[in-house]
Amino acid sequence: MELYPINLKLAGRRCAVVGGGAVAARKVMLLMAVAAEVSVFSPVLTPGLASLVEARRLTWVPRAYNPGDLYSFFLVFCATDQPDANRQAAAEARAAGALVNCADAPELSDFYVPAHIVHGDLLITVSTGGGSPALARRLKEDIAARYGPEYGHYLALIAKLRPEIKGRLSTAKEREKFWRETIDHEALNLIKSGKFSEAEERIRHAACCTGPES
Ligand SMILES: C[C@@]1(CC(=O)O)C2=NC(=C\c3[nH]c(c(CCC(=O)O)c3CC(=O)O)Cc3[nH]c(c(CC(=O)O)c3CCC(=O)O)/C=C3\N/C(=C\2)[C@@H](CCC(=O)O)[C@]3(C)CC(=O)O)/[C@H]1CCC(=O)O
Ligand SMILES: NC(=O)c1ccc[n+]([C@@H]2O[C@H](COP(=O)([O-])OP(=O)(O)OC[C@H]3O[C@@H](n4cnc5c(N)ncnc54)[C@H](O)[C@@H]3O)[C@@H](O)[C@H]2O)c1
Repeated sequence: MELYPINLKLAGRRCAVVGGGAVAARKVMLLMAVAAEVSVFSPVLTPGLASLVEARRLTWVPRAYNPGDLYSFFLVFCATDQPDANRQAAAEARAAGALVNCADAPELSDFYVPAHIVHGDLLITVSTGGGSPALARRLKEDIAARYGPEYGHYLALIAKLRPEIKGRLSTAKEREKFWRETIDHEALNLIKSGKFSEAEERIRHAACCTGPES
């Protein structure tokens, strides 16, 4: 195993993307989705990136990367179509203490972006360790067909009820047993049919019937 599985909180963190093409745009969109503070260094941008700049949601440095640009970022993507520029930017960013992703050189990257499915706070990711991004995408599509948006709603409900259940069941052992038994298909089926309050009641009711003796 080479990769440590970790999900980063990047809200308000300064992140840089070097390059403004299709790959850079994919990385930028994801950074924006998690409210990172993003700067892009590139002489040219995709139309999608250009409209984000116009909407003032993105800082654009409209030129090729220059040494010295990357001294103050938490995370840096090097995603130009120029291998030498990517390498130089990756080396500088790493020396400055940033976590680095180099789009054309996995061996120069500190982390990879996994294929992912998002439903609310539910995040399902697939990594192939850089071995086959196409396989990661295919597996993601298969998983997405199995785990739809209802799981996001289900998660939101469980997360809402967790503090209440914690108050009712006093030991961690009881709570662990309760959740292992309660996360079942019946509540999920209720959610699938839009019966959110019935699903909530089902979980609350189960908590009433659980106790130290059960
Ligand atoms: C998952 C996803 C996330 C994202 O980027 O959003 C992602 N690549 C995706 C798609 C994709 N990328 C490529 C293809 C063409 C088919 C193929 O090559 O397989 C397809 C498939 C497609 O587009 O259909 C080409 C490619 N990718 C990399 C290189 C450089 C190299 O390998 O040297 C080359 C050029 C290779 C060449 O020159 O031929 C490198 C990386 N790509 C990664 C992530 C990281 C490893 C993740 C992992 O495997 O764990 C890593 C290491 C770095 C990184 O970018 O973080 C996203 C899924 C989108 C989705 O889910 O819909
Ligand atoms: N990691 C991945 O998921 C993945 C997927 C496909 C391709 N790739 C690799 O990613 C790289 C970029 O692919 P793309 O399709 O986005 O390319 P692209 O040609 O669409 O975009 C390249 C961008 O880099 C900018 N650029 C060029 N030189 C620059 C410099 N010195 N400083 C700053 N910006 C500069 C250009 O203006 C352009 O905006 C390629 O090397 C490709 O092999 C990676």
